Amino acid sequence: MELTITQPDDWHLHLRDGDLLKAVVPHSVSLFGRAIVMPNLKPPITTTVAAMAYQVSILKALPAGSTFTPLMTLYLTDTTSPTEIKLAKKSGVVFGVKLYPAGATTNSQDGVTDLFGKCLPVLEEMVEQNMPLLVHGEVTDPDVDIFDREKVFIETILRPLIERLPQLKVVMEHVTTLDAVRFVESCKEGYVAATVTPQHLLLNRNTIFQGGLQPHNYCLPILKREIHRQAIVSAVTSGSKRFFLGTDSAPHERRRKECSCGCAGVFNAPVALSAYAKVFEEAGALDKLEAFTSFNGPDFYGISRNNSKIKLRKNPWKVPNSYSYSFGELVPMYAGETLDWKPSLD
Ligand SMILES: NC(=O)N[C@@H](CC(=O)O)C(=O)O
Ligand SMILES: [Zn+2]
Ligand SMILES: [Zn+2]
Repeated sequence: MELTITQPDDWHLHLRDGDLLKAVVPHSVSLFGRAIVMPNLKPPITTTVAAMAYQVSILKALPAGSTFTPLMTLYLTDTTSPTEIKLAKKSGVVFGVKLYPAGATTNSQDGVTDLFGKCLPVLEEMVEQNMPLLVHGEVTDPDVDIFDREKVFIETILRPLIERLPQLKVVMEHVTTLDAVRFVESCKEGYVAATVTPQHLLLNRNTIFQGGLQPHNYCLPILKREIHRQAIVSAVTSGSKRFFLGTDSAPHERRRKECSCGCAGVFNAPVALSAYAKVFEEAGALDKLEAFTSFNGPDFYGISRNNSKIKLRKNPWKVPNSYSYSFGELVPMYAGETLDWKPSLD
């Protein structure tokens, strides 16, 4: 069996920097046309100038002949200014501003401590400039159970934010719950949308503990119960325009995952398209795959869809156990397992 689809984009990607950037870039740029590149480096990308420099380093790391376009983002802090948003828009390089509640996830220490108290003027300028807010939607209160942090974020932050600024474009990144699906579906189409990762579509929280602790299945937001996984599968395979592909591929060197205080993040770039095809096939919805991978994202961001095509063939392939690079190894999602769908450019 063979499918031809418009070239997809990845609307949530961690490319890192330095040697790790060089190691991971080929896995995304071989098949995706563009990607929204997350700004949670050390130090974070908080200015347009830094975003432009980061874009140059990504472009330098591309394989010869690659036409991949990195779409850059700014990391919102308590002190981001409205002027910075104007600069970001004018640059033509920055496509979103990322909200990390301080302490919510990897490299979020410099994130926002009080969105309504500190960031309203910036958010108002984002409405003015038609600049989307990309949200890691979890509260950080240690008293809130880790499995409830997305749901509580929706009720305490996101719903009030959208009531206050209904013209703000918001992408709820990496949604994981039935609550998030319902919330996104209840909002005005074209203003609130969501990205969905392969791991949240294919794995539930049992897989973090199956046969012993599985650090490579640890990501944030944490995997949820099966009912939540089923809800997001239904949402993406329904054909709704509000959901689109965002892998959240988040590489960490093997020793940083397999240790006593391991990092959160799943490195899924090498398997992402195979994994999404599996989801849609299992739901009997392969006819809806292309809109999710290639139409809904650019339509929401207001940029043109890609012109070229890629192919997905039923051609089982074995995922490598790991990928080596200068500083160590990266263990991909589905390491050592066989996937049915193999994507290629022709
Ligand atoms: N998803 C993750 O578990 N980790 C991401 C950060 C993020 O997207 O929250 C990372 O940068 O490692
Ligand atoms: Zn996140
Ligand atoms: Zn992420």
